[in-house]
This record gives sequence, C-alpha cells and structure tokens, in this order.
Amino acid sequence: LTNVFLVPAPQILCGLSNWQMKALFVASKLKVFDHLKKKGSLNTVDIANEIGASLCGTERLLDACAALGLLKKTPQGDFLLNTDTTNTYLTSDGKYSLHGYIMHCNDHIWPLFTNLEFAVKEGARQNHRAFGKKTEDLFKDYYQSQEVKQRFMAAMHSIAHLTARDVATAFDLSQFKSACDLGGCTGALAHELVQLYPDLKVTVFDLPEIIIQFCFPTGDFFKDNLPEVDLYILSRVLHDWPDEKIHMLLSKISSVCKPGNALLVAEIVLDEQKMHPPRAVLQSLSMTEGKQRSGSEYKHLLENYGFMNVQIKMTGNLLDAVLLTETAAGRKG
Ligand SMILES: C[S@@+](CC[C@H](N)C(=O)[O-])C[C@H]1O[C@@H](n2cnc3c(N)ncnc32)[C@H](O)[C@@H]1O
Repeated sequence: LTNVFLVPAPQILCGLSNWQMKALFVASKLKVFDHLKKKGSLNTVDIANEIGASLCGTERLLDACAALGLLKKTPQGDFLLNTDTTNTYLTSDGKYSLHGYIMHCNDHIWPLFTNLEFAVKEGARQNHRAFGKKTEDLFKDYYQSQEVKQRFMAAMHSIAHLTARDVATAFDLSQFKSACDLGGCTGALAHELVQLYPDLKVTVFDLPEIIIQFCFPTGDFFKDNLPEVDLYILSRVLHDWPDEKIHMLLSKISSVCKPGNALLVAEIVLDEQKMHPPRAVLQSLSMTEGKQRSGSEYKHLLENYGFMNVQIKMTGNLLDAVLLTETAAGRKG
C-alpha cells in the first residue's frame, strides 16, 4: 500500500512497505540524513541530541534505517553514516534531493491514504477526513498557506529536477524556437531545456501564487490567453484534471496552435493493459478527478484536438514523454 503514495519515486523508495516508508519519512523529517551528511558519522547519542529526540526512539529509528540500507554502521556498530544513495536523494541539499517530495508525502498524502477505504467507498477525495476541511480545487487548497505551497513546490521540483534531462532529451526539439511550459511550476524543466537548446526561448506559465516567487508571466491556463509559441509543454498536468477541464485546456492550446506547432506531454505512460508500472497504477488511487493513461489513450485524447504524428518515448525514468504535432486538418477541439 505504501508505494501508492510515494510514487513516482526512484528505486530507493520503490518496494518499501508502509512501515518502512514511514520510518524513512520520519528520519527525513527529523533531518537525520542531513545531520549525518554534515558530520560524516555520528553515534546514536549524538544523533538523538541533534534531532532532539529520545535515545531509545532514535536508536530504533536508526536501526530501522540501517536495516533498510539507508544508513551504514561502522564495523563495531557504534557509529552511523549515510550511504551514497542517501546523500544523493534523501538529504535536503542532495544532488537529486527528494526531501520536498518526501515531506509532501508525509504531511499531505499519508493522511489522505489512511482514509483510502472511505475514498474507495465514496469515490471522493478525503480532505475533510484527513484535514478537517473540504476542497474544491486541489491547487487553491495547496496555495492557501505559504508553508503548504512551499512544500508542494519543493515536491514538484524534486521530481521535475530528477526527470528533466530525460524528458528534454526524449526527442530532438532543436527545430523549435519558442516553448511554453504550461503549469511549469518552479521552471526545472524549462531550465533543462534552455541548457540543451540554447536557441529555444522558454516561457513558464503558472498560477500567480506560484509565479510570484519568480519573474515569469502569470496566468490561469483555463481562463487566460496562452502565449503563442512553437512548442507547448504539459508536464504532470493532464493527469490532475477531469475530462471537462482537459477539454477546456486542450481546446485552448489547439486554438492557438498553428500547423507544425507541437505538444510535448510528460507523464507516466501506462502499458496497454494498465498494469505497468505498478507505481503509476497505485498512484491512481490518489486521483479522484484525474487519471493515468496508456499510450493509446493519450494518442486518442490528443488526436481529438488535432495533434497527430504521435511519438512515445518510455524514458526509464519517472516520467515518459509524448510528442505530437498539430495539424489544422485534424482539429476538432
Ligand atoms: C502537478 S504540478 C506539475 C508541475 C510541473 N509541470 C512538473 O511536472 O513538475 C501542476 C502545476 O500546474 C499548475 N496549475 C494548476 N492549475 C493551473 C491553472 N489553472 N493555470 C495555470 N497553471 C496551473 C500548478 O500551479 C502546478 O505548478
């Protein structure tokens, strides 16, 4: 069950049971991995002092992390240190830090999943049970509090940073001169794109609550005019929304697209039987409005809006890439 909410996640996080996952969450939240990275190695007493926790509780937590392969013990067993993978993924300043994503899973997704039974019975998001209030718009809910917004952005950024290179290199995009990453959040993919394609001008288009943190244009992609560019990007956007909202968004993109313009979609693409990858199928349990799709489902969906010549690239990373070209003839949206 735990894989349900810590997905997508790299190998370090896949295959852990819910107890194991919670141990990892708590060690991350208490910054055990950060203290160990800073100090190199520490004994249990020092770690308990650093994190301000009980000695017996800390000892059990550290043993659990060592048993999971997240920490190493010195031969005498009296000092602990991070593994290389832990330094890379689990510390807050690691090269591909997932700390933000882990905090989002711990603080937001875990409470929701403890109400999975109600979610299945009622077919509805369980915010009211998990947090004592109902929510209409997922993002409005996230952005009401500065703290929750920052946590969500850090979560999005950690996965986007980890996958950006594979998404950006899935296809040769060198023919495009301008691109717009709709719902591009912190701009991690945009940043990677301009490194790889120095002639490409990339606009990040997101809600004002996000963009206030940066110097990008702001907008609501359901209501506002979209910039005119050669290449539109939707990374982890389509899976969030119900059909009617997707129809609004794709109609809008299609109406500004000229023949030859393209759409790059970054999502987990399911196999045709919708069994693989399991992390994506399980993640669907957290989606009451949106859904995960197979390659042919993306193809059929997008062809309705005039996007043809579908190319699908399974990247082997946490997000796959689908590239389509707009043809005026096919447009129905
Ligand atoms: C699931 S996140 C994906 C972020 C990023 N594309 C990625 O892959 O990491 C969805 C993004 O869409 C943005 N968003 C949601 N509703 C929007 C709207 N109506 N107009 C513009 N952006 C929106 C959110 O603020 C958020 O940054």
